[in-house]
Amino acid sequence: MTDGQVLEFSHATKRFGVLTAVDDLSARIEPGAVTAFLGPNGAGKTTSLRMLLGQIRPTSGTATIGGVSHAELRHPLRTIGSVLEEAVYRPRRTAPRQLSIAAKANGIPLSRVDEVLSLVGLQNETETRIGAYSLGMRQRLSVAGALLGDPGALVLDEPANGLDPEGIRWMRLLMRRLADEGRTVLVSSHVLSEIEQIADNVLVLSKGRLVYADSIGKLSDPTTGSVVVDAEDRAALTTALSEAGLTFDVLRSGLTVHNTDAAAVGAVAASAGLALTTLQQRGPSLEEVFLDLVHGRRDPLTGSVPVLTAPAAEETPATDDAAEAAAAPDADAEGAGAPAAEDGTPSAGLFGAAVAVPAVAATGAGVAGLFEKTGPAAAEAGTVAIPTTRREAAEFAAAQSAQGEEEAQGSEGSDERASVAADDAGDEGDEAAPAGADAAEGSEETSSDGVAPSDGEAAEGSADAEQAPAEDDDEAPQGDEHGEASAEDDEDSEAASEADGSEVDDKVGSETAATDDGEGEQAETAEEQPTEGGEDESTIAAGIALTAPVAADYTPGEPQHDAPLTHDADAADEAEGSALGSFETAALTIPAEATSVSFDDLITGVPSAVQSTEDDDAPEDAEPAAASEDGEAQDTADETSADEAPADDAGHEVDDAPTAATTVITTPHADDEFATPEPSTETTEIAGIEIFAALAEGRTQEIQVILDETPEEDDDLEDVTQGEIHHDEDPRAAAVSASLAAAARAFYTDDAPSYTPGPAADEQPAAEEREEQPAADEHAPDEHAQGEHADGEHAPEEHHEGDRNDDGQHPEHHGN
Ligand SMILES: Nc1ncnc2c1ncn2[C@@H]1O[C@H](COP(=O)(O)OP(=O)(O)OP(=O)(O)O)[C@@H](O)[C@H]1O
Repeated sequence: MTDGQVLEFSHATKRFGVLTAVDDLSARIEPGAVTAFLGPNGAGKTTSLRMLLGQIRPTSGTATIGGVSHAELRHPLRTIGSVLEEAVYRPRRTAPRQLSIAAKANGIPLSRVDEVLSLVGLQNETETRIGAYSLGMRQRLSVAGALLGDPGALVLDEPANGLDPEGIRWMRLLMRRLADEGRTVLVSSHVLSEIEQIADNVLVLSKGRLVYADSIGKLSDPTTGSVVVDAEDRAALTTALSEAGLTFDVLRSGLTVHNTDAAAVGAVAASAGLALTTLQQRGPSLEEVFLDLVHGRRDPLTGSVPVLTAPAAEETPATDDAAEAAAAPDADAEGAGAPAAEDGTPSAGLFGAAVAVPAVAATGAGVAGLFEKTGPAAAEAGTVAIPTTRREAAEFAAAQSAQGEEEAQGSEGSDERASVAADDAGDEGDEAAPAGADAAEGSEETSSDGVAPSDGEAAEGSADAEQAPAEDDDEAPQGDEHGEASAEDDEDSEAASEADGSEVDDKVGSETAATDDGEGEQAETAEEQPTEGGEDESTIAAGIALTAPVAADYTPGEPQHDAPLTHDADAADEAEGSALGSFETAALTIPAEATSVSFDDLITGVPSAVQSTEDDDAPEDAEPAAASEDGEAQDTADETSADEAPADDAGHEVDDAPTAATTVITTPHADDEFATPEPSTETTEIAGIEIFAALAEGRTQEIQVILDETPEEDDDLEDVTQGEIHHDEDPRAAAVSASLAAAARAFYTDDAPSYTPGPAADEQPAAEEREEQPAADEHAPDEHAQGEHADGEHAPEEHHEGDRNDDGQHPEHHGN
């Protein structure tokens, strides 16, 4: 195990366009403890973790691991492991193979694979393909990937997701154990009851700002809680409590006295001569505290319910959202809600023995400035009103908040947020293009981070990051920047270079090194196209879902992990491996009237008249719909989720799809007097260019283009350990794809095609037959003679009929 690392945010700010997702976050997370990262949806937790893990760069400030940025780590996976969002896996792989690839890519001994599988309880699932794993099993696998390098720090984003109660308990114990071993454990979660049980320290984010950072014990300081008290003479007790100025609720089980402690209540009872039957101190639940914090009802420094000012609330709606709407000059940036106070000081953010609250506003304005109405100013104004009960305080604060929201309507809220999203999406695209230009400006960050010079993020490193343009080419080019990232299809070679450290050195190395070996160029590409390629590849190589690509239509507020990562990753593979990847996942139903469908439509997009019958997101690994005789395979494909291959009853993937390319046309038989009004279900298997001929003649009612790969060869660990990585793509499918495309091109273009569906030269139609064809090939008679299949395949007769362009001429044929 590497030493536990201090994780530190220092004034880390991240903006996505006009949205400030994380605002001046300063916190230090110590080893040997479990630190919980809490906050409501959209608070900025994941964004913070992504900054820490080098997936996105802070707009300003830093996020470091052991004092260095993630990009500077020589052995990232051996220093910090992470589970962020839902992992992306190739469903056909087994866990050992997945982990072995990651291990090889990171110079980690393969023996570690079995260790971590046992650690996460998957030692008996080594034969099961990941596609058949449950969500909880995949989550365990992600943890295994995070632990693969035996890192000194772990970052877990919602690790309890998908786990059953036993799994949650297991996760809790695991985190405890890892912290007790001296590792740094940072875990974000919504499951407050879980956090309450395992966390030593807590960070609470609200609207991008830190509102609490301290030990969990302090958070639930019993003196900020309540006391349950009862006496035989309850009436006398209530009188005594009221006279003492204490507030309480009367419950069936006794009285709950608020904002005090048992000693004070006991003293009141004693002075009234009452014998108590119950006296019990109750601290606030974490949930109560959490809600108070994120709604600004609790002073994050003292932990106490804040003093609120009723009149001032009307005059200066400076709490919560209202305050943000009223006070934020760049309201756009705070559209999602950042507090108004801007003292520029860092928030309290140090834990444990190293606690040192830096320069928090002495007025008690609080970590995030959420308590402007507390403190001396408010008191001097004589407007302080102490809520008599916690509930009152909460209700009052809620009323303030509601009032503020009313006032803020029109200038803030969901509509604006939506427009922010739209702007942001636009920014993402706009910003990507000038990446190189930005890089050319240079910056200190470029050198300090050791990032490839072509990185468009360089401009962000300028001292005055506040003024930096909204940068959203923020996705760090993982694939190129980080040594662990390697393209799936080049796993071995990448792993080899990783193992000898050369890649790592390049990563950390100078700009020159990166440029010389071409890394720089790749990094630039990745920067400009953050949704593609390298990042996902690195994700897969590391066995961890590192990031979700930012789609062009990304809408802030929508969980980013909803992005079809599997699809994107696989699509990237497709793009690499086949120019016609789109065919391989498409099953199209083309209505009869869609005779004008063009080749381009078919290749590059689905025309409006064409309805997709299959999930467009279906990845390469999902079995394409198979129009088998009984039609069952189509159903299977429909039922199969985008990232899951068909599975048998035992949950194992089934390789029962057709093994050859199949093209099926259903013809309506409109001229048949016996034809029923319903289209015939009779199918005819045709191939190649015939499908396009049928389209042109309007006799096609339904076309399914189905290409499939043969069942993958065994894809197991043995192959990996022997250094043999099977190519996931069946060359036959690719070849058929290419043939189809060539045939289509031949049909739809006047230019000479490159595909020759005709028979071999010695089996060509007689010369006289060719000559009978009007004006056919008048300028390329010889080419017929050359036009032969490599395999000597006969061209079907139908081909000659259909293989005409609009002028009634045969397109030219070229031999391959
Ligand atoms: N790549 C991005 N582009 C634009 N906006 C983003 C991006 N990533 C996150 N955001 C926005 O930043 C804000 C913080 O999001 P983040 O995912 O960090 O919150 P979170 O606290 O992790 O939320 P949750 O608990 O729901 O996961 C949200 O408003 C979100 O919409």
